[in-house]
Amino acid sequence: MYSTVLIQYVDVNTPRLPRGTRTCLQWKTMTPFPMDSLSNWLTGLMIATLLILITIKYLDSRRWNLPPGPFAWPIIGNATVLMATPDDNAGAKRVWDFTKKYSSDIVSMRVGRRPAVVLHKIRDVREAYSKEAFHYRPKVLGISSKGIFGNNGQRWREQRRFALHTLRDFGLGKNRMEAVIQSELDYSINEISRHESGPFDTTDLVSNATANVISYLVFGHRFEYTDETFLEMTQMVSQLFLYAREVSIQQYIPFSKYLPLNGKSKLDQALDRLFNGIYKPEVDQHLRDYDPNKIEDYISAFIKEMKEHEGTTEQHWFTEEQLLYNIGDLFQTGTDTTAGSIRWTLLCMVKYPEVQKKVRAEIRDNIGFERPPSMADKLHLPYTEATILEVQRKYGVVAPLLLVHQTTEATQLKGYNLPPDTLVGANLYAIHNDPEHWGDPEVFRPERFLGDDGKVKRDDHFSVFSVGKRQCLGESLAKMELFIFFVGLMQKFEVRLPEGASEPVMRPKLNHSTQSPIPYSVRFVSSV
Ligand code: HEM
Repeated sequence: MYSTVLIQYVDVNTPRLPRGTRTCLQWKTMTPFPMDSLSNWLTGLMIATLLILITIKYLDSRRWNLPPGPFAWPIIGNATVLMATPDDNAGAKRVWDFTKKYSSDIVSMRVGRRPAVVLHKIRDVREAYSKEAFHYRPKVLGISSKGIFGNNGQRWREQRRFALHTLRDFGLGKNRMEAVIQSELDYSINEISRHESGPFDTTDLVSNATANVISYLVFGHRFEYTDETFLEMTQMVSQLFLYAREVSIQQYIPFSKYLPLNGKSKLDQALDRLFNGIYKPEVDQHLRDYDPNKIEDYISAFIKEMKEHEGTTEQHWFTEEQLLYNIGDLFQTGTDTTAGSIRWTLLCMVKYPEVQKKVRAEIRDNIGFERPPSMADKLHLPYTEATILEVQRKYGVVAPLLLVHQTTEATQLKGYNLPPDTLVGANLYAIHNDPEHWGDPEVFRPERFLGDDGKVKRDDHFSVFSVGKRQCLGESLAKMELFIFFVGLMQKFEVRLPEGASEPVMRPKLNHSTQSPIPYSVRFVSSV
């Protein structure tokens, strides 16, 4: 039927075409050359475009004088390397390899079309992160730009300063947080005792303990580990980074928004539940109970600032919205990071029993097994502290490539000219495993942090909390948690492999938000 109509159409219409007009058929059969010329023309256009792009890229790279680096694919750049699942530091190791290939400590890459440089020497990181132009935090990991972590400029400075003061006021100098951590340690010891001698996976227990330390700091109270709101909150906080990774990919890689990724909607749902369902009711309760003479947690300290700034003309961000975002950031940055490090200390004691023996002997001889540990004991436990440092060096880099900064303007580093908006990352994995500095980085050896006098020796390459103005805001709190938990658990238990279990796997895995040990079970054997 169709062919008949077509034939009729041709039959009927062809003769009516104006004289000199050629049908498509005629074009094809009579003049093959113009089609070839079209394809020649297109080929030429493509070659010319390619040459123009190469020239622009060449001139651009000449203008900016970027460090050497691997070929970057159109559209995605080197995103597959930089955003590789950081299990076992895979991305960080691959980027580190480029420093050998290109004989340069600074490697240039691209995330989508954005230039990125990765630094591998602590001296370069210190130099860069001390400069104002490198303080900016790009939109990474879908983290909100309204809290502390993702914030910038005057607003970030104000909020960071306030958070640091509040942390200091609530006990980093006054034993208050110490008491909170000791009581969380007690809860954990009781829980572990219930599973004593049997295999026990501490993943959830330690996460709950660290989340409760932040709860106490922020809300002024702890939760029972079985509390449903608490369990929902800790689970959602952990999941945020996973959803946010997808959002990040969509942010940097053109067209990826058409991929079937649903991180954005999951992220929005989780944030909505956390902010409106959990954080806001806490803030509302604090507003109702507010007493300027009873400032006992982060929220009440913040409300005090809000009240003091009410009606002032000076620019400030002490608002309820800002408070909610800050609460979100404190939970997100302060829970899984510390929990992962505490779990590494336990796993290392199973893997290196001779170190555990020395640690427990030092604790027994200097502070005993009866009273809870305090920060003042640090002075008397140098080997124990050196062990914690070695655990952090070898295993405690929480996100080796992803905690990036961004240049705000054209700037220079080590003779290179970097364009504005360059992503800048410190390869903390490489810095903590550099044989040039550590000699035998693959060996677990706490003694590397001890001086000839037997005291703890500071090492300026140790930088798991990063350096400069963006350095971890919770460093002192995290160190306190790590020390009190490690010493407290070593006092009460010897940690062993469960009967018949194979050697522990010491490979880090992206577990929720940060790299931490693969969930494992150990045996806690009571020593008192
Ligand atoms: C062992 C535990 C922890 C490790 C290894 C760690 C590591 C880090 C690192 C590497 C950064 C990025 C710094 C940079 O961009 O240069 C960071 C930032 C941050 N950390 Fe931690 N952290 C830990 C625990 C904590 C705790 C307990 C808190 C909360 C009290 C916290 C709050 C923050 C905040 C708010 C930032 C953003 C700082 C800013 O951008 O101004 N961290 N942390």
